[in-house]
Amino acid sequence: KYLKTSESKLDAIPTVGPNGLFSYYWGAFKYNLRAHEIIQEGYSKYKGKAFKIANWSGWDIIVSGPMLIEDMKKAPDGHISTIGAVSCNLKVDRTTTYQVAQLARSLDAQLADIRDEITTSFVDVLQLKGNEWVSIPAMDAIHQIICRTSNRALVGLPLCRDPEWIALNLQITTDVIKEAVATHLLPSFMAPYVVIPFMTEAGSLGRGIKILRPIVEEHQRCLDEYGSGWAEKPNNMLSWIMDEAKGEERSVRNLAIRIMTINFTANSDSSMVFTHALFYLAAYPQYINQLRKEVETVIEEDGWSKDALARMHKVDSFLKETLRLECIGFVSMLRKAMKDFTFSDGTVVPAGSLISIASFPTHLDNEIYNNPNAFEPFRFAPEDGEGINPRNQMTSINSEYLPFGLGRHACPGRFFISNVMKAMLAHIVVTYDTKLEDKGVRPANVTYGVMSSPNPKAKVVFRKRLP
Ligand code: HEM
Repeated sequence: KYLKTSESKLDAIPTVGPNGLFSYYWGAFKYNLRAHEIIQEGYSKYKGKAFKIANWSGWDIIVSGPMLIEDMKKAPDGHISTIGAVSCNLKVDRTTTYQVAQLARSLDAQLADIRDEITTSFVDVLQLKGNEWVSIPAMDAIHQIICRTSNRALVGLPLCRDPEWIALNLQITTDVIKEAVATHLLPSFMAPYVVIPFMTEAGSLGRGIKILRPIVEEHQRCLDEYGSGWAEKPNNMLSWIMDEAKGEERSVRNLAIRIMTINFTANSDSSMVFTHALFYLAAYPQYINQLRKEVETVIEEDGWSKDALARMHKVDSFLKETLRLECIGFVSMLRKAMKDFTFSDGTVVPAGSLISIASFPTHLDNEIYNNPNAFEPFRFAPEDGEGINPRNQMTSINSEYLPFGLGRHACPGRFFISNVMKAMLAHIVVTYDTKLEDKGVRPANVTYGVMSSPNPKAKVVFRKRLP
């Protein structure tokens, strides 16, 4: 009876693609090969409403438009929940979210360290000699630089430069992506045979515990001896977590899980987004002089400070435009209905369904953005000074700009990472010349189901900028 009721509620939601008993699986197969096209078709036909697409584990319900997005934003967690949004193996809880938000609040104090890590990691990773052009696998290089830089804020020196710690955290990102690809591309009954739990004591978690143990034990010894305010106390996330940890939360195992989970959330999307930005920078050399001019003027007046980064409107806009055009997923705000959920237009989504919003088609909607398919890097920083409006900044989200989600689960790391990415782009434009290896053509993205990544093999050619 329950199945019948939920089926009839689903029947009321229009379908994009096949709907029959057997054609359903053909639809799921096609969806995982051509998710972007199929979601776009649904958006064009049912903009502002809900539609459904066959997927391996059931129907994917996709909504769009300010009203339905607002409903999702306002719905309590007990009603539609964020389950599995990160990974089956890594879960983000409220404490993690709170600690991530603290990163941005401490940015002023940490900015000199972050800038130091950016400059040293570019030197170490690019390995340029003299003024030679050198071809660099972009995504690998950016992943390493972002991982080192975020770890400077998460665990500080010397661990953020420890090759074993960095390799471990890079590996976790790859493991989660493999897991996500397997879960998206395979029917759900096959996924458990392919997805290998990596956060075990015999696997990555064990390695993390081994590396963190001496640091945690020494920190705990100082906390016990001097209390929470000793003079040399490190100012990084591990230290803040240990200040507040109680009972079992103080175990090395628990701390390792927390720091490694934050590492994954901090590094995965950011590396992909910044690699996209680098591809744009190399593919559109006509914009580099305007970026250089802005960075050089601001740095001359303010030095490398948080205020200086706030004044880099063109740099901000360049990254915001990258995020508009290069969503990591074609949909965002993935949720599971814990009980039947009724949208304001009367659409009822039965309990157990997966719901998300059509973020990518929204970003390409010509009723929202002029010339939406074009990369216009200064779209959000017009010459008339409009760019100074905080609502134009990349961290400012609304139902038309969704790369960080919306509502209580919107990305809490965006305030931190926007500054890191701005400092990285500013550093690149004043320090290097860049170009694309392959006749200047921007490398095509690689897609897996509803996810999209910059081409992981493509190279960008760097040389030290001539004085
Ligand atoms: C450009 C880089 C990033 C992008 C595009 C991004 C995007 C997102 C998106 C789309 C969500 C889900 C929002 C939702 O479901 O409503 C999310 C959640 C989250 N992100 Fe980010 N993120 C980025 C960087 C970061 C960084 C650097 C951190 C940590 C330092 C971080 C920490 C988190 C956490 C903890 C959540 C879960 C929030 C919750 O469930 O309440 N993210 N992010």
